[in-house]
Amino acid sequence: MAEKGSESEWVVMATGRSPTNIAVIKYWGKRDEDLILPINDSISLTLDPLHLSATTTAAVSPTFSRDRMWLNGKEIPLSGERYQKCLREIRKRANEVSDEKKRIKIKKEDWDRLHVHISSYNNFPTAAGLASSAAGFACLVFTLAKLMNVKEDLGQISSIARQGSGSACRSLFGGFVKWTMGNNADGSDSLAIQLADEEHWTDLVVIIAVVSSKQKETSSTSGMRETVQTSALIKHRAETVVPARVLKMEEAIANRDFASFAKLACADSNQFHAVCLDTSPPIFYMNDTSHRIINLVEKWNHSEGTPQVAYTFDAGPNAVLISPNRKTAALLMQRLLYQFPPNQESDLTSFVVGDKSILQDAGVTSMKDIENLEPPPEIKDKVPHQRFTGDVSYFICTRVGSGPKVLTDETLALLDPVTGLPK
Ligand SMILES: Nc1ncnc2c1ncn2[C@@H]1O[C@H](COP(=O)(O)OP(=O)(O)OP(=O)(O)O)[C@@H](O)[C@H]1O
Ligand SMILES: C[C@@](O)(CCOP(=O)(O)OP(=O)(O)O)CC(=O)O
Repeated sequence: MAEKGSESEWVVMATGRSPTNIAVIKYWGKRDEDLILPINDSISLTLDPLHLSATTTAAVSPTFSRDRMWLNGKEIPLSGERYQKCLREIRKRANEVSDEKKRIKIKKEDWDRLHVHISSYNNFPTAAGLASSAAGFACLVFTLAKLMNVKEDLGQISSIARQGSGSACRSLFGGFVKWTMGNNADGSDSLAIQLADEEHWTDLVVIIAVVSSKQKETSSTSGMRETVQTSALIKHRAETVVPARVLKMEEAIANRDFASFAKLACADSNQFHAVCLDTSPPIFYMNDTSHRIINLVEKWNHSEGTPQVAYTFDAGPNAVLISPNRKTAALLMQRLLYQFPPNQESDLTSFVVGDKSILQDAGVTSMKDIENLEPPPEIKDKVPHQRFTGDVSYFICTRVGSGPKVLTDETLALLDPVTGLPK
């Protein structure tokens, strides 16, 4: 067993931070529910962890009597199969850990007997359609792998995160990421690979319109199961449409070809929602506000004759809007604020969060500026044009960002280094 001289009351910890991601070619449907193996490849953008990320501290100590986890300060059960799988797979790959200064040595075989405490915090709303599960499971697996000195590469680690939540595997890398569905029955080749890092296409600006922060009615897990069981269109999507789109999307990303990128992303989001509608009973993830956002973008793109903005929607009503540069992002922000102004009681600081400099570029520095916005030219002469006050809860301005990182600053740890309990 691990030793520290004659004492046994030590705690060893690791802290990591992992980003969330947004798919531009969607994962929807599993060929193996147990191992979480998808029916098609998918491609995502990793979002800047500064604005959307999970931070997780994992600790081990001989004084811990069982595995425990806290999420956003509240203890949650670790008994769920997905947590258990991640813990089991990481433990299997654990190696010796020694800290000579602290005179601690944990042997490889000790990990089967030692228990862990895990505390995680999301810097954005959990279970609100902003992919907290992706950031969360990526961070859990990444941080446990650091704590247990796992030597496997990030691709292999991603295939463990995949078993927590499919989309989580794509959060193990920054930039532009592909989850290759793989062929092996054991899922060993169903993992994430980085297509390009976060420095590849730095002009892109991402604006998320948070339409509703309520929990959704149909989880992704059960939604995609029902689609696979009942949709007549999903097979065609997975076998014919997506493989061709994945190749084109890889090319668009490699060439920083925004027009092609935007067309593919919008088409794939719409097809994903079409197969949801083709499910029996049909699944509606978007709402009227989502549809109005699509209209706003489509009208603008059409009037310019070339895509100004791409939109994509996951299993919920929130819109993720991607602009090719800051100038277009500012014009988009004006359009969004014109059509979806905040409620009277909101303030600008909490209505637009993240990279607020986009607001300045849009010439908006006060609530009065939002009131005074002119309708955009493409809708100006078309009556009636309405403003939908309060229909968007808030906006998050962000960008493509980096992959998981170890946080070495001990003050950022979420567990107390002496007790191993949440701070
Ligand atoms: N930081 C975290 N660490 C570990 N698990 C997490 C973390 N954050 C979220 N989860 C897990 O993910 C679940 C939420 O996943 P869910 O799919 O319902 O929402 P979401 O991922 O935020 O939204 P969506 O999948 O629609 O984008 C939580 O109940 C919890 O089990
Ligand atoms: C619409 C999506 O966001 C679906 C994500 O599904 P999850 O990864 O949440 O599902 P499970 O694997 O069952 O946990 C599209 C995507 O992220 O590719």
